[in-house]
Formats: sequence, C-alpha cells, structure tokens
Amino acid sequence: MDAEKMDENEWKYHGEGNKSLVVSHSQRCVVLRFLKFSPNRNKAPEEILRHLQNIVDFGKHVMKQFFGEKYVHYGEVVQLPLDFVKQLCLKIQSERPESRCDKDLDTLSGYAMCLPNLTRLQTYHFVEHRPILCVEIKPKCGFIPFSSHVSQEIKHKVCRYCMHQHLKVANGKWKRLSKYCPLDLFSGNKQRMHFALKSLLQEAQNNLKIFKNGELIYGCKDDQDSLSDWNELARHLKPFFFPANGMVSGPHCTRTIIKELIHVITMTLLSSTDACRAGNMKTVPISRGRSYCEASAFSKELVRNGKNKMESSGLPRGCLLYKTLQAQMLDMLDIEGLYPLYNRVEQCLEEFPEERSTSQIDGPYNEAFYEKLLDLSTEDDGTEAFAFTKVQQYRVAMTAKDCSIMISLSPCLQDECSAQRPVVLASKSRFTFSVSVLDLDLKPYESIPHQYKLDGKIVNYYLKNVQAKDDPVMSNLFKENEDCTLVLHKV
Ligand SMILES: O=P(O)(O)O[C@@H]1[C@@H](OP(=O)(O)O)[C@H](OP(=O)(O)O)[C@H](O)[C@H](OP(=O)(O)O)[C@H]1OP(=O)(O)O
Ligand SMILES: Nc1ncnc2c1ncn2[C@@H]1O[C@H](COP(=O)(O)OP(=O)(O)OP(=O)(O)O)[C@@H](O)[C@H]1O
Repeated sequence: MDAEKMDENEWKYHGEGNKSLVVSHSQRCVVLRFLKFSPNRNKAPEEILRHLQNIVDFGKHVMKQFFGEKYVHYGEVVQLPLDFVKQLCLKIQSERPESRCDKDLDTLSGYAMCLPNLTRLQTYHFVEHRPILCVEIKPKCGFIPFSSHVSQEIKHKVCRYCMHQHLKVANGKWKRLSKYCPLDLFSGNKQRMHFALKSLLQEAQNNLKIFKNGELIYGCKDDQDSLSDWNELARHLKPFFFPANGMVSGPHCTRTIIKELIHVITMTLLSSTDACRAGNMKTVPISRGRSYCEASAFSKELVRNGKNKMESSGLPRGCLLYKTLQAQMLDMLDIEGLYPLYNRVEQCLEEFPEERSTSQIDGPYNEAFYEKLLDLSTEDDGTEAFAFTKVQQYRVAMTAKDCSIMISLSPCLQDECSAQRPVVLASKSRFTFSVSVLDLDLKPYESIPHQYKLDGKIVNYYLKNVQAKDDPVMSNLFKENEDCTLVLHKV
C-alpha cells in the first residue's frame, strides 16, 4: 500500500464491532481495520502502534498455532496520512449504525491494520473476478462448563449463550429470543447443525451476516436495522445454487434455496483444510461436560417427540469449529474458578509491579507466550506461576469464544479442479471455498472482573425469570438423558 497515494474516495464503510471499524477498498481485496475509542479517551500514537502490533503478533505467534496457518490472516500494521484518515472518518460517519457511535474512530494516531478482505477473497494472493458469497458466523461458546468450581447447577445444564439471550432481550438489546444454540452448531451432528444454522437465519442478531461480492445482503447492520427477508435472500442466492434453471419463485423455491445454503455451510464447517501445531499437543480434557444444552429448542423438540438420544457425532479434528472449541476450552476452570486466581495475580502485581512485564500480560505475544499456554494442569499448587498461566489461558479462551468464522464460496465448473482449493457440492452447483477466522484480538486482562460480574448477572437473571417458570416435567425428562457426553477425538 502506497501511503502517499491514499484517497478516501477509494474506500467505503464495511462494518464495525465494539472495538474496531473496518473500511474496504473498492477495487482491491483489502480492508483497513481501525481501532475505536470512547470520546476523549484517545491514546498516544505509540500506545496505539503497540496495541496494533500486539494484535498482529498474537495472530501470528499464538492463534495461528491453535487454528492453523490457512485459517488465520493476521495482516500488518500500516501508517496512514492523518489527512486521509480524517477525510475517511468524515466520509463514512453517516453510514455508521447509531448503536455503534458511542465510540469514535481513532483519527489521531494514523495507524491501522491492513488485512485481506475476507468477503471477497478466496485466498490471500488470489484476486477473484467471479461472484463470491460469504457467510460470517460468530458462533460463541460451544461447550458447557465442566469445572468443579461452578457454583450453580444450571451452568452445567444450560449454555451461556442460551441463558444470556434472556438477559439481552430483557435489556432491549434484541427484540426476540434466538433459537440458535452454539452446542448444536459445535455438535458435529448434521441435523443439529442444520437446526442451528436455520435458527441463525431466522434471528441473525450479531451472529450471522451474509455478503455477496463484498456487500452485506443479510444480517444486522444495526440493532434496529436488519436485512432478514428470506425471499430477498433467496433471490440473491438463486444464481449461485441454481445457475441453469429458471425455478419459479415462491415459498417452495425460497425454502429449497435456503436448504441448499445450510447444507453447503455445514459441509464447509466440517471440512478440514489445514493442520496446526496445537493439533499435536495434548489439549483440553475431552469427553467432559454435557454435549447438549437443555434450553436448546432442538433438544426440547427431541424430548417432546419421545426421542431420548441426543446425537453428537463429534467434530472432525481438522475443522475450524473443532479448533475453535479446543481454544475455547482453555477456559478449564470457568470464571468462578479463575476469578480467585486473578485476585492472586493482582496481589502479586501490587507487590511486584515488574511482574506485569515478565509475565507478558501486555505482550509481547511471541513464541514464549505461546509456549507458556501449553501447561494444561488444573491442580492449583498455590503458586503465582499457576495463577498467571490460568489467567493467560482464560484470555485466549475468551478470545476464541468471541471470534467469527468467515466462509467464502465461489461457483466453479465441474472440470475446474485444483489440489489447493477444496470444493463443496450443492445439488445443482459446486463451489470452491475457504474458511477463515477473524477478530482474534486477545481479550484484555482488565476485563476479568467484568466477566465475573456478568456471569453472575446472566445466571441470576435466568434462574429468577426463566427457569423458575419452566415446566418441571421437562427437566425430569432431561434427567433421563444425562449420559450424553461430549464426544471429541482423542489427541
Ligand atoms: O460477553 P459477551 O458474550 O456478551 O460478548 C461480547 C459481545 O457481545 P455478544 O454477546 O456477542 O453480543 C460484544 O459484541 P457486540 O458489541 O454486542 O456486537 C463484543 O464482541 C464484546 O467484545 P469486546 O468487549 O468488544 O472485546 C464481547 O465481550 P467479551 O465477553 O468477549 O469480552
Ligand atoms: N478481514 C476482513 N475482511 C472482511 N471483513 C472484515 C474483516 N475484518 C472484519 N471484517 C468485518 O468487520 C466487522 C467488524 O470487525 P471485528 O469483528 O474485527 O470488530 P470488533 O470491534 O473487533 O468486534 P467485537 O464487537 O467482537 O469486539 C466484522 O464483523 C466483519 O464483518
């Protein structure tokens, strides 16, 4: 990128989350990712540079090891002319969703990250000219805590996402409850995965977005503003899935196209396209915890239909969902077991402030940082070293619980075949595809007390307002099925 020749008119607003804002280049397949801050909380340019460099290093030296080279695009830090950033900020301001405007784009440092535009690219080095469809999923936490530190039984039965839904609707963040349950998506069972994906399509919230040729065509722009018409989506998808035939439109056609989409996403999510270093390490306890969530609409439906076996086929070891789950499971103690260790770290830092840098809390996130994450013991020997390791593992797990998966699909012909590019088949079409993971910024050490409080709030709200009203017959039925365990392959 030639910093001298930056022209804000070549860039457009692409999207944003809570901490960063992304603009895409209109011709080239790259995006710029800027940090955002609350007004008047601007940091010194050197601090921002270090923060961004930390994000890149964390992707490069840590998350790449967990997820595999092909799945992680860590990009690079770039320095941009301040004038360009200021003009860009003015240009995109009107397109920003209101709910995200509590934070401002950093226009003072001139630093940003440059990344491949994953909604338009199949591989980093490949510029695509053919149409491209991209599905972004933020799957959230895919397991139920197995830690003995958990104090409320409900946390062993209902997953955090399903409990949190009730609090979010009560707080007005979303209008309706979603039927999506991450445990269904992470089950590896196709029927459960289909149900999870259909639920995401019904109520996308901030967990699903669909892009066509880099433009958002489905999902939330804003808490208030969402593109969620299935007929409209089917109209966009039809040329991808039924390129040759003139299927009539209507509800049947829409359903068929949506089914095709769900099938293709499931297959790509189960595909193994990369190997990684952490794949060889003995990771997290397997076959622990429950493999289904009592609140999942799928589970409830099965029980209602008198079926007492919850299928959990297990995820193939090489697929991105499996790797995401393994990284999430670095949270072995649950926030309830972790919080006392955080306090131990705090006490240590008070006495020995220099430990903050020795223990790499604020980086550098290098090979040494990664190596320290590999100690999976859960026996507390009372040392500070144990506490530091568990705190860092927890931060990595939280990052994996909040990342997004990007699946890009590009139609290809039958005779087009490449050893490097996997292919997924639909009934009447085929696609080359790639799967990537994004938003791999290490969660801050300082957010741990917030996590602890939020966990309490979510559980208490659920116990008071939801579980108390639930049918007791239902929970008795579930008791009969408690032998189901998480079936993951041994490593
Ligand atoms: O705590 P959660 O599960 O609500 O996750 C937060 C997300 O809310 P969600 O539930 O996905 O709607 C939240 O997403 P939204 O801003 O609500 O779209 C952020 O991703 C937040 O991360 P950070 O503080 O920006 O680093 C996320 O916070 P972390 O918990 O990952 O720190
Ligand atoms: N490399 C990329 N290519 C294409 N789109 C991207 C890329 N990186 C981010 N995006 C888009 O920008 C949105 C916001 O980015 P991101 O999730 O990194 O923001 P965030 O503020 O860190 O999120 P959070 O709210 O989870 O903290 C994403 O949901 C995605 O749609």
